[in-house]
Amino acid sequence: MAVHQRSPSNLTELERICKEEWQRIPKSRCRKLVASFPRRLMAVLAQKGRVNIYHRKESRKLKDSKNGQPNSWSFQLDGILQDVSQEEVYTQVCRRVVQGALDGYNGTVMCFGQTGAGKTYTMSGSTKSYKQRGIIPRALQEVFQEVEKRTEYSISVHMSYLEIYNETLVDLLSPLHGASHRSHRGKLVIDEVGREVFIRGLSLHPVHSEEVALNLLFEGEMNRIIGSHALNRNSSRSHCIFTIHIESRSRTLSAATYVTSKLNLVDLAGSERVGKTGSEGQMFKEATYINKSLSFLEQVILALADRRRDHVPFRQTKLTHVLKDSLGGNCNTVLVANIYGEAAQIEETLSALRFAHRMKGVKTDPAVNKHLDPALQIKELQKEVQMLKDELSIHNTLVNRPNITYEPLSEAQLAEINSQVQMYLDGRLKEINIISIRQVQAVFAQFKLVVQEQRQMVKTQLCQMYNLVEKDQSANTSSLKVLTKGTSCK
Ligand SMILES: Nc1ncnc2c1ncn2[C@@H]1O[C@H](COP(=O)(O)OP(=O)(O)OP(=O)(O)O)[C@@H](O)[C@H]1O
Repeated sequence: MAVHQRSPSNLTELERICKEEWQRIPKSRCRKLVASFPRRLMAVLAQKGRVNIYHRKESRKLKDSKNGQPNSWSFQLDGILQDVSQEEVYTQVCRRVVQGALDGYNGTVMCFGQTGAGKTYTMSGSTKSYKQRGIIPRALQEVFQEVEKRTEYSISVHMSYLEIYNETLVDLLSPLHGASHRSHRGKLVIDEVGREVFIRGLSLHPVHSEEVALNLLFEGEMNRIIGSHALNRNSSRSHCIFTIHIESRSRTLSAATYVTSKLNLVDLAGSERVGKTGSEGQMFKEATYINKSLSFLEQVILALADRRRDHVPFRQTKLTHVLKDSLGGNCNTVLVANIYGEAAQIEETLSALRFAHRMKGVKTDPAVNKHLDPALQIKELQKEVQMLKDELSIHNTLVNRPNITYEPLSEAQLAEINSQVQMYLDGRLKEINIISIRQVQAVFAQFKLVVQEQRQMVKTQLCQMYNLVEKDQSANTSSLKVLTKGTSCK
């Protein structure tokens, strides 16, 4: 869990204001004063992963609000990203997850927060400069750098880009171009196999270079639905999940075992108060869907964090169903809560921080996704058998037994063995010359056959005798009921 806060325009000036305004904040607690915002009403201070928020204006909506007194809230998180470069954000939030994905662990990085708080900026970045590129292009760059570095592995990379717009799944990289990919609705279905969630019908694109991957990413970004409102001129009206699918096979160890992983980079739509954003008509409808799905997401997180709950309502909305394995399953998951530092947004900021704090209580269970390819395994075993046969044949040549073969015995060889066994049993042959395991098995099989034939012969003879005695008996009335114990003529 990390918090990413938008930078104030003039930090030095704001720091000064903050220092003047917040005399009451105990200085020992403020290791670093990181931000303060206009109208001198709120300060956000970071201290070793703890976000402290101070707010002086009384508000009926805020709990613990006292007239003219600063209210304070404190949240312990795993990291705080304030006034840092996009590179630093990537390093702190995503690098470990990308490295894990290359080793076979599923990963999810997810941006959550109020509309306009900087989720898309964190995830995709700004096109204004290369330095401002976000987590997704940097993750792609790292994946392809690792593919180059890890020469002992054959790594294949695929990409998919899913949008959830008003509870409809849309393929942002659908081969159907233009508006027609939206009319292709209903074709995408959420499927579950074991603990894994798949989107049936979502196009999967093989990518061999960073350049191709970035082109596809931009194509998908162009297809996203964007709207404009009071808090954000380019507001995402949907949840977007960009997924990098990785498959890695060792070139040196067995190729029959391989690892796979999914790296989900999620830009959630922002929660919004329509009173603040002024959304109307279609935008109002979109805001309703967005807020509803985010509230279901919060319910799922609450249920996951509560160990006494045995039912988690993943299926209530498409968003939580799609993210099922990222939230409570086999996955390294990092949530970035994007917050404003402005007093006017304090309620939404507190709500995002509460969500982040709850998310800290959710335990996931990451494990390497190892698979076995049966066709390749058979091929490998065949190769090994051939190698062992070759070794045996060298060994036999060295010990002067060149004629031994280890192939299944032919009809002629089997007939020869049968005749040898017969001769051995008749006493015409002193011993049978054994040279291979297959021959030992054939000799035993022949012995077994002979024993079975003899048993059958004895039985038949006894039955014949029994029948004779019975006839005789009925003539003489003397009785002989049982001839041989366990022998039945029926
Ligand atoms: N840390 C930052 N540094 C510079 N600019 C930022 C930062 N965060 C956000 N911005 C800018 O603020 C504006 C809004 O950000 P963004 O679109 O990322 O918000 P959002 O949380 O994705 O909003 P929505 O939920 O409405 O889509 C954008 O113009 C973006 O470039």
